[in-house]
Amino acid sequence: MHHIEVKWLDPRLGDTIPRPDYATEGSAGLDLRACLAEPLVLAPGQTELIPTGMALHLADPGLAAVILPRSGLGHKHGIVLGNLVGLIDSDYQGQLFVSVWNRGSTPFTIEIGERIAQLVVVPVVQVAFETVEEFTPSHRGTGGFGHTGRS
Ligand SMILES: O=c1ccn([C@H]2C[C@H](O)[C@@H](COP(=O)(O)OP(=O)(O)OP(=O)(O)O)O2)c(=O)[nH]1
Repeated sequence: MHHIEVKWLDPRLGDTIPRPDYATEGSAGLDLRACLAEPLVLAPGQTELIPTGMALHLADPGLAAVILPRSGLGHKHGIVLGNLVGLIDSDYQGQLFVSVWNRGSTPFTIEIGERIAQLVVVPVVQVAFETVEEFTPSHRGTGGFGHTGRS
């Protein structure tokens, strides 16, 4: 288990709004909560940046976090992310925000403290480019986009 520095910027987190936590032992993501002053009605097509009330510092360049939609909200209500996926850099120390997009056809109300997205911490490998004229041959070579047959 990695230990990561976190700041609870909104005093309601841990009081009236639960702090993000893994729902089960096997959960990959922590549900992020909408730290809104009042419920927000998202019209069809509307995108809004929602504060999560928390900041974290991953610190290790071998880590990043991704913000992903919640399956149920996306599938049933059309509530997904305006940036499709949010990427949190290991040196980012500001508040986490979730860009929420109503891609559905009906208004959707985001309640105070509602779980709007999930945060997954992932390993990252940083690379150094080594310029070459020719690659070491590989089995695939330059074939892509269906090159191996219809999928
Ligand atoms: O959904 C998101 C995506 C990003 N961030 C924060 C953390 C991330 O480290 C920072 C910058 O994100 P990104 O590099 O994707 O944004 P950018 O548009 O490229 O801006 P910048 O020039 O600040 O890098 O914004 C969020 O809070 N939520």
